[in-house]
Amino acid sequence: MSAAPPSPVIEARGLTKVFAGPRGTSVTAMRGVDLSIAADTTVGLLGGNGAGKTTTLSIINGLLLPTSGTIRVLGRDMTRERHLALARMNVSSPYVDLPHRLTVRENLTVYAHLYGIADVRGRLATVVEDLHLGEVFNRPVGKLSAGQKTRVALAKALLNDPEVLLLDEPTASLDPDTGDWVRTHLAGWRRRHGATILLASHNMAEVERLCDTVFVMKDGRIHDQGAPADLIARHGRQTLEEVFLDIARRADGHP
Ligand SMILES: Nc1ncnc2c1ncn2[C@@H]1O[C@H](COP(=O)(O)OP(=O)(O)OP(=O)(O)O)[C@@H](O)[C@H]1O
Repeated sequence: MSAAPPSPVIEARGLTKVFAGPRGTSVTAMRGVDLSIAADTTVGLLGGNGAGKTTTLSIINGLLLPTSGTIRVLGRDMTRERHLALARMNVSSPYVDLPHRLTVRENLTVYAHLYGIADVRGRLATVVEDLHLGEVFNRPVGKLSAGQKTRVALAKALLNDPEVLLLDEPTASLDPDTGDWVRTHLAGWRRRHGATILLASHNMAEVERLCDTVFVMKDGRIHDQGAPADLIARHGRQTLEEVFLDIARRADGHP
């Protein structure tokens, strides 16, 4: 008898999110999104501006409540028992700034205490070495370059060795060399830890390189999904960027 397949690390069923807009209007950011993400994988969330990627990540992280549908992470219902999953997760997003006046050391120390890390000094020493932050360790975060801030944000996100890491645009505004360094670091970290990464990105080459599976969102729906190579073959294209443009420019938005 074969063993039952492992349950997904992230499982969303019928997620819908309606935001209240100005003067009684509303914006539907997600329309019945289903996601099933296995452990030990890197998964990409693609979609044009306003497709619903950040909203999806925020609901998975328990920051936003869905209007309807269910979301479970690491077996926990994120609308009712997120505190039981959050210690095993982390997130990095350019939309969430670290306090500018605090130094890198102070920021990471605060987060390490928040995460309940026992050996704060030892853990900081490891992430500072891993992410090459020695030179900027005692500088205020507000005085760092975009690339340096990204590495600090990543260090914060890896402090608790998360089993699930959510990344919104992990290499936006980085030069090609720094972006490549971050991608290599993430891929190595994920392999070593057997973690699961869900990343929203507009960088198709990044997604093609890092992701085992891709979900393509448009107008709050998942329009297609699969391994990058399978999506490219299915659409009869050469690159993921061409697949993305096919879906983005399709008039009715449906496959
Ligand atoms: N707090 C909010 N209140 C009202 N509308 C919102 C809110 N957050 C997002 N929206 C709307 O929901 C839709 C989806 O936004 P979301 O930020 O999830 O898209 P996205 O795919 O991450 O876009 P981008 O690539 O531009 O970051 C957009 O129409 C956006 O204007």
